[in-house]
Amino acid sequence: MKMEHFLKNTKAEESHGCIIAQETTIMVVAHNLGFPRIGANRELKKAQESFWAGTISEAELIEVGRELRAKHWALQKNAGIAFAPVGDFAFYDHVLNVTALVGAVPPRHANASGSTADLKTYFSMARGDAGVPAQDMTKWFDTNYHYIVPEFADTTKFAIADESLFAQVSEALAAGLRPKPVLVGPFTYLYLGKEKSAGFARLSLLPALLEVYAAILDRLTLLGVEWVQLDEPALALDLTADKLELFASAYARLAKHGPKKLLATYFGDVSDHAALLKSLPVDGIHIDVVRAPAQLDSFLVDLPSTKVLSVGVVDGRNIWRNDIRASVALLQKASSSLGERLWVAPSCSLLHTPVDLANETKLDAEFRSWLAFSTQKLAEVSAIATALTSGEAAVASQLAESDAAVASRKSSVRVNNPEVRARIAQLPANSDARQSPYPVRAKAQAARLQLPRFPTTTIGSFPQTAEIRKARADFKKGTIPEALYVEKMKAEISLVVERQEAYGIDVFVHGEAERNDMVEYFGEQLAGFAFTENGWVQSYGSRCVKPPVIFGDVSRPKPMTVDWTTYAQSLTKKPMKGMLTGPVTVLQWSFVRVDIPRSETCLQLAVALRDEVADLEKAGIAVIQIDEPAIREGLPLRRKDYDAYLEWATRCFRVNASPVRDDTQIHTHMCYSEFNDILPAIAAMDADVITIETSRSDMELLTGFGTFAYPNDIGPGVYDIHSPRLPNLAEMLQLLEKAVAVIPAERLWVNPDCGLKTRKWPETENALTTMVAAARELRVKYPAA
Ligand SMILES: CN1c2c(nc(N)[nH]c2=O)NC[C@@H]1CNc1ccc(C(=O)N[C@@H](CCC(=O)N[C@@H](CCC(=O)N[C@@H](CCC(=O)O)C(=O)O)C(=O)O)C(=O)O)cc1
Ligand SMILES: N[C@@H](CCS)C(=O)O
Ligand SMILES: [Zn+2]
Repeated sequence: MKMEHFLKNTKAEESHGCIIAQETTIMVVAHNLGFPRIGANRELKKAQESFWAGTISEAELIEVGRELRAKHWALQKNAGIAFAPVGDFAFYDHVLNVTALVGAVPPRHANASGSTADLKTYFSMARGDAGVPAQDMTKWFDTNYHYIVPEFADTTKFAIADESLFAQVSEALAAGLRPKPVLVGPFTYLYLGKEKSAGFARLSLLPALLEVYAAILDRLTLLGVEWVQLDEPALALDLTADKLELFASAYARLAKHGPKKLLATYFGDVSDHAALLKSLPVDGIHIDVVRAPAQLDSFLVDLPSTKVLSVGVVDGRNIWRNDIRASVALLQKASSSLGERLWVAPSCSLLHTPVDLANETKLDAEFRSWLAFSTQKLAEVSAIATALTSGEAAVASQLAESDAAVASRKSSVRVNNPEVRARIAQLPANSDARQSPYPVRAKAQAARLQLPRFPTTTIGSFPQTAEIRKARADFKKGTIPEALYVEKMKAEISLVVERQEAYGIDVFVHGEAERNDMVEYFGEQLAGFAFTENGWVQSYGSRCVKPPVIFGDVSRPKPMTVDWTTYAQSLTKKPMKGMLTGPVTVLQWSFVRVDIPRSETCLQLAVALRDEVADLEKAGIAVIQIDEPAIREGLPLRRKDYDAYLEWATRCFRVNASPVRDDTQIHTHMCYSEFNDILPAIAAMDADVITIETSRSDMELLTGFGTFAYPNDIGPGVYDIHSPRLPNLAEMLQLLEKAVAVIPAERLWVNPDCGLKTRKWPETENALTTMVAAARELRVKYPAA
């Protein structure tokens, strides 16, 4: 240990003229904002789905939850993490947990007792139940995690309605741990909700909500909790002065209640609010210095001596190993000035990274050395805190490993591909434009495709049955040969084609049976990508994804979808849509390299996918869909950054989509998001047809498309594929009438909200038959001129 550092981090006492150093009296704290709840082997997913299927009891599900919490707390304690986060566990979603806790249950889900403690009410809010629609689900900021949107009305009343949080605090205390409850803060909770009654602003409910938060905090004090973490990521968004005032008033109201409060911000730069945050009656502030490193100084200056500063220096959104030497250097000044008031943490909850790298058995040693999953990130946080407390020598081996990984990644020949760089540099200037404008293309496509008015189509995937998944798992394990796997997938494609013929669909899809996931499937076939065996991350409820890792320059070694698509086309005379995932979505749903700008990686993806589009056209495919559901999610959190992002994102889409003739029809598809604030950019993508999710919002989302006069064809979803609930003909017709009111009939398509992969066949059959019937009625009511 360097003497200089040692003295800086110890309290020196003078005794009889000698300086006696008392080691470890000043310790930088290592803590965590939240741990993934799914379990290293997706135990939670399996238990949830078994419970919903009726094969395990509620008690068994609850027991799985208890075991996971105990395991995750022990893991964090053993890694040297100071507190046990409580409240990061959820049987569906942590925002829904707050809804249950504060009793904000929409009347349609309320039970007689008014309590939300029962899982039936909880899951009814999340998934709908017996004809009662679920609450909306939307993206958690710019992540691929979806939360259940709280619903507020002028009649909403709050009261503590669920004991789970308190019970879990007791659970942690009984295990000898120091629980730190983690709750979405009151401002963010209201901000992320939606209004269900007219002429009312949800933030007007803040005073009433704060009464309940105050009561919750008091209960936590009574239980002996030292610290509570209140997450306010909404601070990373654009907030007007009156909103900030409300935010400040909320914390003033809570000042006298509860344990010490750590106010956690993440996902962006909150330095504009530094003075405000430092003045609040809270005991600590967490900032994300992975996303916004420059904000550290704003918080170090004049931080009141009563407050701790928690610095999120380990990336909670990506899987790259931390450069521990750089992190320690970044925090050295903070450590010297704050001592034990400095807390080290991941940038945000670890919800967004896989559980444990130890579960990967197939990664080569070099690549593996570049990675850290949640479990490894805890060790990194701990090592950084130890280095700051006791000097770098105390973590010599972790430092050496981290140094070696940083050096190996920088110099690896696997990362840079000169051919890819040259192709991008030579991309012709017109590669981002179709040959003719939409009206000309529309005529050419109408002549080629001969579609009826209100053409029906689906979004791509058909039910991914247990048999399909088993076949893929067997093929991956090597227990069935490739030929048999291909045969099984072809049989599935042929079944899907047959059924679409029977339903009377106009533009067919092959069903995506061969795809494990719409992004991972392409990642597995593109160069520059790596993929994991078990790197699961929760997307919503029990649904998980395994984001591929983009570590180097991206290229396409060979066609990826052409064989499956042409096989499907060979089975029918109806047009078969080629089905691709677009560059922005592949980027957004992968773990992305950080050594070059995201826009550059996106363009590499666009060029690789462009070649696939050209090959599909060459193979005779007349309609190609390029899914971009994540284009809205990738939007920066601050408006000032929108234009730059939308400029490169839409260009990448056009580069992908534009190598084709006028009579080849390009579709795109978007879901899960509010699109109205990016309509000009959606129009700039210049897809011939866009299919979008609208049914959950009762076509509300479509109004913007009408007002903006979106110029090309639109297919607003009429079937909410996220819910087991089936809409009847009258409901579909009502939705379509709303669409006809804002979009000219000749430009309307009829389709579900999104792919059908999560649905079962009987529901699919019922919904699509009804959908075709609805389109046929409209054709009669609004015949072509
Ligand atoms: C459209 N959405 C997507 C998002 N992100 C993506 N990357 N992909 C998306 O499609 N974001 C927004 C939305 C909503 N999100 C989702 C996310 C996930 C699902 C979903 O259905 N996930 C499946 C897992 C899909 C998958 O990768 N399957 C693999 C592995 C299957 C598996 O679990 N195998 C078993 C063995 C099976 C056996 O032997 O029988 C195992 O490994 O243990 C595959 O099919 O090969 C999920 O189940 O969570 C939907 C919407
Ligand atoms: N083609 C994909 C889009 C999902 S957003 C599917 O149908 O599943
Ligand atoms: Zn979708």
